[in-house]
Amino acid sequence: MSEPILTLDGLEKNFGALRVTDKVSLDVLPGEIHAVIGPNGAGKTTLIGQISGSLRPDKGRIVFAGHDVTQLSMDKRARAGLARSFQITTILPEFTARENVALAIQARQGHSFHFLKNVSKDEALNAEAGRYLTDLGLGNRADVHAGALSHGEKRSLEIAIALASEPKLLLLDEPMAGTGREETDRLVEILNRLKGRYAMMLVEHDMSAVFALADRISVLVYGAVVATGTPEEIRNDPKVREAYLGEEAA
Ligand SMILES: Nc1ncnc2c1ncn2[C@@H]1O[C@H](COP(=O)(O)OP(=O)(O)OP(=O)(O)O)[C@@H](O)[C@H]1O
Repeated sequence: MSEPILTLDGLEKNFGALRVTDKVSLDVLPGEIHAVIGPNGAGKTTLIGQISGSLRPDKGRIVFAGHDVTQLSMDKRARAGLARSFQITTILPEFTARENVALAIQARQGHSFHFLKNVSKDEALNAEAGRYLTDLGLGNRADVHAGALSHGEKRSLEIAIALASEPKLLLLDEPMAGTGREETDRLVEILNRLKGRYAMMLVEHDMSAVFALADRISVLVYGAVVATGTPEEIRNDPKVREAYLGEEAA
């Protein structure tokens, strides 16, 4: 079996007396979509914060691409190839979808924003940006201002921007939140097509999306992982049904 791209080893985080992350150990393999699910308040956002580096764990280790990154800043983790898809905040609405992705490619290449005015003239850059947009189903929306895209299209653009940094791992923090059924189905289809090319950790409330996408699912309850397994194993796990899915089915 190949080495995991991400390993969480005994992570703990407390807010005062509240244990929000309770000895969490799990890994993400190259090319795998590993979903983290759990009831409201189970600690998913806090866990994502610790992985991306916005929060420090009290205990435990985070190993990313073979290096201990537990004490590294968010910026350093991002440069090491850890991309977090923030909820739309990365998009510049006055720029076209293509320009948004082109800027991310430039950032990866080490250029800063003062090259902005050259973006529209660089054909190779535009072509590369176009490929990311096509991958995300936005090929025919490349020249639309990002601010004029639908909510679901913005979500897709945000993922295209994240992928343009060529990450080793993409953290997807509720990509389906606020999208309608049709847009969710479209995003699921797109992410399914990307499957195998990128390692992804997916935190998502939409269970049909999670079960359609994930290779493995970890279930958090009160900050602790109560089960990790294939969608089939998770669906049939009595602990999970009791703690979480059973509740929804009821
Ligand atoms: N900065 C903080 N200070 C104190 N308590 C916090 C803080 N951030 C989160 N919590 C608490 O930690 C627990 C876990 O919160 P978290 O947002 O990680 O859960 P979640 O699984 O992402 O929830 P949801 O599904 O509703 O987004 C909750 O009880 C929350 O109130």
